[in-house]
Amino acid sequence: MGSEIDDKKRRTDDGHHGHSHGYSDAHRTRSRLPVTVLTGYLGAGKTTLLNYILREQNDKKLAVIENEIGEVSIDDALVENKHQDMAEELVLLDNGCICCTVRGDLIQTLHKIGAKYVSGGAHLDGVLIELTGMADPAPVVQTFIVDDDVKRCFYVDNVVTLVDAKHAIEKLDESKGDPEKGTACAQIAFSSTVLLNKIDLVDGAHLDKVRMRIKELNAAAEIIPCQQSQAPMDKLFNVGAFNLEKVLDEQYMDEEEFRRFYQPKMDRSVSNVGVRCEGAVMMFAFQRFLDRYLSTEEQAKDFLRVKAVLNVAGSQDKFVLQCVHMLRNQGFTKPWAPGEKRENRIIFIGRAMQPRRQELTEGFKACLATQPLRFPVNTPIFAKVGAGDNDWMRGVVIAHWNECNAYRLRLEDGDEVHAPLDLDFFVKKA
Ligand SMILES: Nc1nc2c(ncn2[C@@H]2O[C@H](COP(=O)(O)OP(=O)(O)OP(=O)(O)O)[C@@H](O)[C@H]2O)c(=O)[nH]1
Repeated sequence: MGSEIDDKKRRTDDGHHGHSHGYSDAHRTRSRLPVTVLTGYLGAGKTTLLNYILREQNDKKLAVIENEIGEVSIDDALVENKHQDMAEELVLLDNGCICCTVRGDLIQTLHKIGAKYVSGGAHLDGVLIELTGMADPAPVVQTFIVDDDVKRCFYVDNVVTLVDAKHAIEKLDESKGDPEKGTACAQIAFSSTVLLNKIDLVDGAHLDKVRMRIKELNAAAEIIPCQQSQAPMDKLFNVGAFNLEKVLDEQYMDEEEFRRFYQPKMDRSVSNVGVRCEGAVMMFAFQRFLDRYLSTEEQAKDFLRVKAVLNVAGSQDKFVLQCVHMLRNQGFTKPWAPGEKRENRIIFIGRAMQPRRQELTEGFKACLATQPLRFPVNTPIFAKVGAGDNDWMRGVVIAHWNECNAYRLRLEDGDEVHAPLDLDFFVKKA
């Protein structure tokens, strides 16, 4: 690795490969549409940023190209006030990764946008492209210098890389010096702006370490510490921040080499397992299922990202889960629409997911309420009220699936309690 870089540097220093200045020349960018590329590792905050930009820039007309990969598509349901409503155009490329398999689709999409808005005269202020967490942004940048039609209509205005302050060092350590796992490094190396996000999760000393690691990879990018991906708009959009020459310089590469020989850094050890099924999820069982994988740092190491939209027994609202390793963000969002299929969708993204496919699929399905509850309302029961063998109290069932618990029970002393699952462990026949 080191010698390859040294060799490239030597050739650059010798002047055998001069840089082309054409692409980054400001005068050529004026009549073209600015493109902001949003990149960053899984769960770093890209979608949060996309929504933020769209909210803040609501006086602008922006086209959004979103790339999602995974056996089960979830992102469309993940965010409240979904940005579809706000974007002028939204194109989802979900057939593979934009930096390799669907690069042709990206070019086609850009041609269409170019034809409609640039040549066709309709108004558009810019394009936002959100990459998947596993994508290397370099091939996307390449598209804007290699394809003549694309080049005529668009220019890369800013490559914004989201970095998760809590998990970045671990990701960069894994990524360093390994071309197969080089994604996290490439995302920073190719950026013009780095949003050092999630600063609420780390202390100042840790933040300084992450900042140093970013600088080692890219001394030219501006680093902006932030929370919830919120950075000043004048640093993000329509700023003319991206300069290919500078980026390539940092990597001892010249444009010709970049155009012709750049190999995308794809972390092929990351895969995903998705489950899609109908039925009502028992909340208590589901949380215990997640605990099996996400309750310690060690267990959660392989689980880079878990996302789900679920139909939970006892609720009329969608339940949305977003995890980045151990960190769980979850809660009920909006109600299921009348007539909408209440389908559960969950995706596990990480390392060694394939050997866990059966276990994850069966484990998730075991959280579904497949049997009717044993005790009708008003049935007298014994409820478990403590940890001891004899800690049972008489009571009566007063409701089913109450606050996501199987039963609400009224005890003989007048108190009311929940039995989370319909098991003899919690509630039994009187
Ligand atoms: N604590 C904390 N959480 C944040 C912050 N910014 C975003 N998040 C949460 O991090 C999770 C991932 O955020 P997303 O914006 O979906 O990340 P992403 O990069 O789009 O994720 P992928 O598309 O799966 O790669 C969500 O649960 C966010 O609410 C932050 O500043 N602090």
